[in-house]
Amino acid sequence: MSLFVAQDLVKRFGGLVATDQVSLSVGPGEVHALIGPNGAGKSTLVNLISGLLPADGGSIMLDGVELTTMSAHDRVRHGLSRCFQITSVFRGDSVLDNLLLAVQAHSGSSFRCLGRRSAEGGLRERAQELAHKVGLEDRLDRVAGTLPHGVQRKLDVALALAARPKLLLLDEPMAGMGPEDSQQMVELIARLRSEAAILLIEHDMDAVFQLADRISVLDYGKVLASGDTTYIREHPEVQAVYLGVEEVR
Ligand SMILES: Nc1ncnc2c1ncn2[C@@H]1O[C@H](COP(=O)(O)OP(=O)(O)OP(=O)(O)O)[C@@H](O)[C@H]1O
Repeated sequence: MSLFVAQDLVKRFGGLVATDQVSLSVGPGEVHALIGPNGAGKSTLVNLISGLLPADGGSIMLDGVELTTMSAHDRVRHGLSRCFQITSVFRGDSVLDNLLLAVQAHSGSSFRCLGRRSAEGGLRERAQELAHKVGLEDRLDRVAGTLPHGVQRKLDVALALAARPKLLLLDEPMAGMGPEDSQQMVELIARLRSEAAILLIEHDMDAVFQLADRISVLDYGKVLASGDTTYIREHPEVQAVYLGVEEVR
């Protein structure tokens, strides 16, 4: 059974069909990667899924709930979190304060029945737990904006986890990273799969082929192919699309 199902999604910009009847599913604990050359429609699709753009057709379901016409904010409440290519970290605040803000924003009524002290303790404990998940427990007091780019991306992931997502949308998490940071991010994402299903949009093919259970290839707004890594690697049309663009290894 799929946790997440997007069915026949359509998005038009004037005469251009940027998303053309795209269907896509993600199972529990699965990493589904979305790849495609520049302009294939990946960002548009992610914006449709996260609710930043309204769809012109199709439907989006998460864990039996229809999200298609919900606001981006309500989609987060229903279990869909997104990490942005452009980091959502408050650069002037400490790592801990960033995490506390995110935890508080998503805590709902969880801490409301507790006294002020216990509530603060609960929020702090959850913030520390999130820092631990992404390996930032030793940097809680650091000002976020002074941390290296790769570390800020980890904080970005922790902020998305604060919402306790069922599906985590990772939009180019390796963008701008060197090989060492990329490898650390691959290891982090591999650990996160026990926590949430993941839809991964990424240009780094090494990372995609290490992490993905399934890959869908977009081209001109359509799904050109969808299957496991071996199927995609050997798919002649996928090879043709990537020939001279990037090597599918
Ligand atoms: N707001 C918009 N208005 C008009 N056309 C748009 C808009 N956003 C995207 N497009 C067009 O839709 C198509 C898909 O763009 P999109 O950014 O989704 O592709 P992409 O696969 O994410 O590309 P990249 O890998 O370069 O980010 C492109 O032809 C793009 O020019």
